[in-house]
Amino acid sequence: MSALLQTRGLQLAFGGVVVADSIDFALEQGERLAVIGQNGAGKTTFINICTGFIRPTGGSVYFDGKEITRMAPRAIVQRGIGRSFQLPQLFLEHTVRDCIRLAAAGRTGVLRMWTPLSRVLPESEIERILELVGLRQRADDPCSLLPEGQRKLLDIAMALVLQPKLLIMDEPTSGVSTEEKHGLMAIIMRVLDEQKITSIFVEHDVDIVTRYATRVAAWISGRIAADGKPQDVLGNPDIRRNVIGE
Ligand SMILES: Nc1ncnc2c1ncn2[C@@H]1O[C@H](COP(=O)(O)OP(=O)(O)OP(=O)(O)O)[C@@H](O)[C@H]1O
Repeated sequence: MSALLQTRGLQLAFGGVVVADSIDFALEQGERLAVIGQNGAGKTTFINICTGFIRPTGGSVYFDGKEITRMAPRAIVQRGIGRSFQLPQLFLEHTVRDCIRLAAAGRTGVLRMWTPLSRVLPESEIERILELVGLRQRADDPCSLLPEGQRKLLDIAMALVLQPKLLIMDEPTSGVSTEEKHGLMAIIMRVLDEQKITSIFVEHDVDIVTRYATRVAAWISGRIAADGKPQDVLGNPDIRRNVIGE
């Protein structure tokens, strides 16, 4: 079977600091990959390259059998890669419902000055997406009122509007209390299982990685230093010392 997402020889440096160092990587359909690494290791840069936010100086990215290396973020979203952000990208002055509409408008490019926002996505579809992530009761609240965990869920719901095959989440539990993290991840993983969406998530919390990942890739200085089963990568003494910081 060919990989869902594949990179070959990705290369990028910022001001002489190498942040992607010949990254060869492949993700199969159905995997739940946790990406771990110290601050500045290049995890978000890797996501940004795969989603078209940054162009690498060398190498290629393939998704679902097609090269996407130099495509714009919107074109990549339309091919089936959704993403959520470390800081949720919400329209804070709008309601939860309108955020879903605005996400659909932005990702499809259908919104024109003369298109009412209410026509962008059928109401039933908005309700379905909000129900999936447990935010239906908050549909008409301004999203500025949501606590951080629900903001993370809304950001993910916004990524679901185009029914992605792959969802890449940058630190879905950051800013959320330790007690709430597992509840949040349980909701996210249930949705991804139900919708049959393959996932990559960047995560610093080893408990969360152990509980929810089927595979772990550890980044050090723009390289994948270890990649495999969670127990193997998390049990590797080099990774425990240099990535987990023990
Ligand atoms: N647009 C940019 N211009 C210059 N340097 C950048 C840019 N984006 C990231 N960097 C630098 O590249 C390095 C890798 O950043 P990146 O955000 O990919 O790390 P990370 O592993 O995601 O870290 P964190 O866990 O802190 O989010 C860091 O030193 C960062 O300061």
